[in-house]
Amino acid sequence: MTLEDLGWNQEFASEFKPFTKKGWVPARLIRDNKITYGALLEGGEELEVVMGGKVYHDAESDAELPAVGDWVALDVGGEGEDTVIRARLSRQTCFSRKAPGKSSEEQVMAANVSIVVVVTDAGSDFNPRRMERYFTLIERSRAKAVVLVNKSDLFPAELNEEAKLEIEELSSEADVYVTSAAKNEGLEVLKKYLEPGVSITIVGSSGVGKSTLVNQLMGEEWQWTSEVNELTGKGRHTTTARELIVLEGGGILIDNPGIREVQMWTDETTLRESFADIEELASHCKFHDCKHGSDKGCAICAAVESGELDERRYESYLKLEDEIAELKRRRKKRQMLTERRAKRDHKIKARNLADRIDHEKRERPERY
Ligand SMILES: Nc1nc2c(ncn2[C@@H]2O[C@H](COP(=O)(O)OP(=O)(O)OP(=O)(O)O)[C@@H](O)[C@H]2O)c(=O)[nH]1
Ligand SMILES: [Zn+2]
Repeated sequence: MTLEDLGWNQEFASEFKPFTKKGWVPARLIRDNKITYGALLEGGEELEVVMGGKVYHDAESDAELPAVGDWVALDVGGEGEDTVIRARLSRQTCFSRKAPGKSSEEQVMAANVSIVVVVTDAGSDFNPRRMERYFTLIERSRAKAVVLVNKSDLFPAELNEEAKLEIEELSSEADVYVTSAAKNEGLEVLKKYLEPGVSITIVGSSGVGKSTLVNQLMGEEWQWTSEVNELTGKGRHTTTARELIVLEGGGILIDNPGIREVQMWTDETTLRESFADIEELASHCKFHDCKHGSDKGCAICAAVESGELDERRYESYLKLEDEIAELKRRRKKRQMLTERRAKRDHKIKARNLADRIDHEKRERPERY
């Protein structure tokens, strides 16, 4: 696996030049373990690496810290030593989410991704407002948006076509296609984007067909990889690096939990925005913790009674809060899992370090 296979190009190479003299090597980050990172090196070797102090201190916000997809300069440690990220190369694209107005809350989901594939369908997943939000994120990232109206086999051709047209009207930049991942129909259009060294990522609601699509894209290569693993027990880097997969026909697929979470986040913001008028009414309720049910002095109830606010929208608004609460519960749960995992990793690391020191003491007692 060459660096080019992993997405390395001219610009990265020239920015990296001064680091070569220091003996540092380029690597692409494929996993953020909170305390450590997973990095892929030339040849496909995977290393667990830590962030250097200077990189940490030079970052003015979280968004400037190394993230999945970044190219970094590694100071490879010797036996028993940490491998340290000494520098992060400039990002050519940056797929991130950001709370409106609060720049500090920007969170990078994937750096250096050229294409973001949004998967939806012409049925219950179809939601132009959510699609607009995806487009906003993708345009800001400087990546290209490609939309798949998937599960075409389940819907009449006219419905698929209508959905495609409606999405095309939302963005002049996006390319929109009708596909069936399950039946492997229409996917050949992706070939023209999947050039060697081009990184793509896939987003979309749960159940819309992302995994099915990934399996189709990986095709036989994936089978081959797992077979090799079973036989030799080697090539661990290929299976664990599920977050960055170099496709046989070209293209680099980047996938991780942070990217998958964009859908939930997109939904909350979109939901809130679509009820902005009602939120505004809520600010006039007598009690700040008004549940907008039978509460006294509820501005929303008053608006429904006067006919100013449509009753059905009112009802969806009440459900909105439940929906958002549910989104948050799910996000919280995921966060706890991630943190627990990070703590565990940290413990293992600390234990390894203790073992190492012990070992050193035994080997070279004169130093202690
Ligand atoms: N009929 C039909 N079913 C599909 C298609 N693509 C995916 N499916 C089915 O839809 C279900 C969900 O597909 P997945 O690929 O797991 O969806 P996902 O987007 O990865 O879902 P999450 O992992 O929850 O994010 C599976 O049962 C698939 O077989 C399609 O094009 N047509
Ligand atoms: Zn109220």
